[in-house]
Amino acid sequence: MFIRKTQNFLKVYYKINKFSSTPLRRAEAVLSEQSVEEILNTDNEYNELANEFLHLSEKHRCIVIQPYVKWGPRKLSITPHEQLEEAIALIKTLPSWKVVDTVVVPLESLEKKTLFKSGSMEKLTNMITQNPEITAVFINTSNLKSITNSILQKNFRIPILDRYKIVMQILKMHAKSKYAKLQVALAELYFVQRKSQASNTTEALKLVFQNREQKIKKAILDLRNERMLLRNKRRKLEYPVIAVVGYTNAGKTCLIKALTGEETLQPRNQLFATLDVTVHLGMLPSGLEVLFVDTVGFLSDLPTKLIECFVATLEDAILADVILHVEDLASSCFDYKRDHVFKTLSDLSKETGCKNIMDKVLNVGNKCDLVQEIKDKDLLHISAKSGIGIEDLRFRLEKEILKVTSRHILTIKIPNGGDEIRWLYKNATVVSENADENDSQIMKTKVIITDSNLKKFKHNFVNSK
Ligand SMILES: Nc1nc2c(ncn2[C@@H]2O[C@H](COP(=O)(O)OP(=O)(O)OP(=O)(O)O)[C@@H](O)[C@H]2O)c(=O)[nH]1
Ligand SMILES: [Mg+2]
Repeated sequence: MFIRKTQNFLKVYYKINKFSSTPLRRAEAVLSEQSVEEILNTDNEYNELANEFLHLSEKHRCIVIQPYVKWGPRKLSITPHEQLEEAIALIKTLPSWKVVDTVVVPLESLEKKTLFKSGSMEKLTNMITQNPEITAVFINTSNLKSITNSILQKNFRIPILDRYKIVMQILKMHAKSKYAKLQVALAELYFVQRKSQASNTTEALKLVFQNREQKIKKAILDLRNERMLLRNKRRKLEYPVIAVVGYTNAGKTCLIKALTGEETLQPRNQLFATLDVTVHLGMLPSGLEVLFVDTVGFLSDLPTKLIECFVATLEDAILADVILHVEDLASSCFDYKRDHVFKTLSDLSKETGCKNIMDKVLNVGNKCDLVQEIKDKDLLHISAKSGIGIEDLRFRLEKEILKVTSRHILTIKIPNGGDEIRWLYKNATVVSENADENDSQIMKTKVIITDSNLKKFKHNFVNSK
């Protein structure tokens, strides 16, 4: 039985590789790695400007300032210290960047031109200018206004960075595929465009922006068509699909590795480690093969333009049969991250018109090896790293998949070596075959079969007799 399962697995694996390599090879013919590099790197004027606004080629020792609005609608359900923790994690994701100091500053609103009140500004200026260790200021807010940026830079006399700039750096560093590189380049272009509008863009520069946007969008569209092709082929294979989603660093990649045993997957203690949607073949307890889709992690408080670029990568998740939402039990802002993921999913649901997204979600609490108490008794606690709860999860997933894809697990009695078994191997998952105790010519065959194929089987072999 084990050998049969392995053979089956290899057969499926071969099929998937065959399907995934065909469109990719074609995509390369349409848009090679080299042409993407050309699109991204030939505009010298643009690249210089991007460097000036984003400080991309530098490495910094930062002071992290966490602005904190005490009252009013901007008040968040996450504490400023928890936000600060996330900001530090963002900086640590950049190689050779360091956090040398941190400070939480209460504000009345984020709208004030100078951001800080004069008292706070004076204290911060002293703190920063008197410490030669500090080479940049990271203000952990989504997107600073240009005027605020100039005022702060004049006071602190070193580069000012916000969440947009830092996330942009991380995305650029982690983008490996052509698709991810182009999406990141588009997000960067919108940022540079907006910043230069504030300092009066020349007509010539407007043309540079326009050309670049057109080139990138065209290339994205080409690659998107190829991905669509791949997705349709996958659907034709009728594999159930499980999309793994969650806040960045929750352990999505690690969990897929635990569920599939795929060695090439590399979980990393970094934010936005995964920037490409990748597909991995796995097997559920009864031998049912499924595809796991690894997705880009979510992060709160990002400007819409940056989010838009990555929504496209979540299309696979929306179409999946089950959405496995991985939550980090050890995170101090568990509820905040959960709310953010739910909100993003339900927004996606509205935008795409896929009404039943939330019904497909199965929540799972990861990193239970790091916590003492049970957070939510209805939540399955697992540890992708140590393997706790992984078997239970595989059973839960199988139950869900069988339900939503109208599949059945059945044991049928069929003649030994007849047309029936050949048909079943082609159209269902054969889990096991055992000779009947009373008649060695009859095989008791355990299969996983879809509703529609069961009807076809009955039509071909039962009703026709
Ligand atoms: N202690 C512990 N660490 C874990 C567990 N699961 C994942 N990790 C660690 O958490 C970090 C993030 O894991 P990933 O699998 O890369 O997380 P991700 O959700 O894919 O992250 P992004 O791709 O950045 O969105 C890695 O350092 C993992 O080793 C777990 O169950 N226990
Ligand atoms: Mg990942």
